[in-house]
Amino acid sequence: MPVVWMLRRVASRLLQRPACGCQAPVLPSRFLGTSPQQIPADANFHSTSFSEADQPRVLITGGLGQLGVGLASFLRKRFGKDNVILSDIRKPPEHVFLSGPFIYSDILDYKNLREIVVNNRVTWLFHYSALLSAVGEANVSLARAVNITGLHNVLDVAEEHGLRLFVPSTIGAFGPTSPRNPTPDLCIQRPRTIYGVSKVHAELMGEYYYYRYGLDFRCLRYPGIISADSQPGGGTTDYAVQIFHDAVKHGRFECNLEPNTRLPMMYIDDCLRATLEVMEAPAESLSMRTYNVNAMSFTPAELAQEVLKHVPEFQITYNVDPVRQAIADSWPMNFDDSNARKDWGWKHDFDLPELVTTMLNFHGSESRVAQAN
Ligand SMILES: NC(=O)C1=CN([C@@H]2O[C@H](COP(=O)(O)OP(=O)(O)OC[C@H]3O[C@@H](n4cnc5c(N)ncnc54)[C@H](O)[C@@H]3O)[C@@H](O)[C@H]2O)C=CC1
Ligand SMILES: CC(=O)[C@H](N)C(=O)O
Repeated sequence: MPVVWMLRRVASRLLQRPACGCQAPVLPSRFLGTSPQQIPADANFHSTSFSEADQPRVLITGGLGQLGVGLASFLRKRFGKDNVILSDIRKPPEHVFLSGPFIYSDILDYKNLREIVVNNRVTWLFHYSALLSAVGEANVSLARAVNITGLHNVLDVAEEHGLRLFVPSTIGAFGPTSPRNPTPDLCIQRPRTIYGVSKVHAELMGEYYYYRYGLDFRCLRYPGIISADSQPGGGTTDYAVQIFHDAVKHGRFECNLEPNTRLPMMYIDDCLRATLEVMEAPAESLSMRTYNVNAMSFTPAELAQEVLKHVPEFQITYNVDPVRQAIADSWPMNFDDSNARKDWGWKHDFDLPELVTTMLNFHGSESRVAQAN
């Protein structure tokens, strides 16, 4: 067989079936000229398919925040410890470092991100790096860089290497002119925080890459997430995490939002399960690429009332932070997630009483352990 012919055959095979075995060749968007390849909206989009022996290779960016460590542990149970790489720009605590692969990754460093994806044969990316609502307002230029420039890097790397990409959005992607009770998936989105603006940008860019280049982009708008064993990173809903800690430790809590501020919330186990479920949903079941997900809505007063049932001496006082209050007053009060429930079967497990019991049990047992030591 002539060598040239053989080489041509190999080359054409490689072009038809990239190493990940998952995607029709599409010229990387970074290198597209003025008339790039158009992909019709109803095209058969590449999704990374995998068998038992061929699990997705996962990278989590910004993984040392409130949600990333829990996500890594959840995904490792499903896909195997070594198939899930946690990354961040911070140094991991020892128990996290020892629990599975960890790597330094600054999402503002495009080459570094690409190198990690290539060297580790990553196929799924969960993009968690962000500055949240309150810290974003305190440092707008950094929030703009991390939340917007960082997202551009992630989108390009994901598109170039045929990754399935999850980017979380938030109730903060809505604003004072959105319907607030309830807030549907599709409505006016004019947020007034840099966080919200960057998340609307992420939703739109992700969907644009999906329609334009076939990027398998999936996005959930999370409500405020409540976790027991990780600290929130500077958001407006943080009070709903801190209250449990303070109730158990001190029997009292000073809240930085007004007592009647109603916001959508979710326990972390539901959040992580929703994230995996939407990532595993067959592409044809997704009528949209960005979904609201919700579990419950409550005010600080209602949460305090529920805590009181377990901690009879509990007292709540209010010292309102005007920045956080203004943000909360512009966010949804109730979140309509009927499309997620209809399309891919979303169903939450934790409502308010179950959340409070779970959180207090966790902190109660933690403090008993601390006292015993
Ligand atoms: N926690 C919540 O209640 C909600 C979170 N979300 C979203 O979920 C994602 C994760 O949230 P959290 O874990 O709560 O955030 P977090 O603020 O706790 O953690 C964010 C992480 O990003 C990292 N980071 C910052 N700059 C970076 C950079 N240049 N390169 C790489 N990493 C960088 C930080 O070191 C930090 O560990 C975020 O995108 C957030 O917007 C959405 C709605 C609610
Ligand atoms: C709801 C969120 O996105 C976050 N927890 C914040 O309060 O900024």
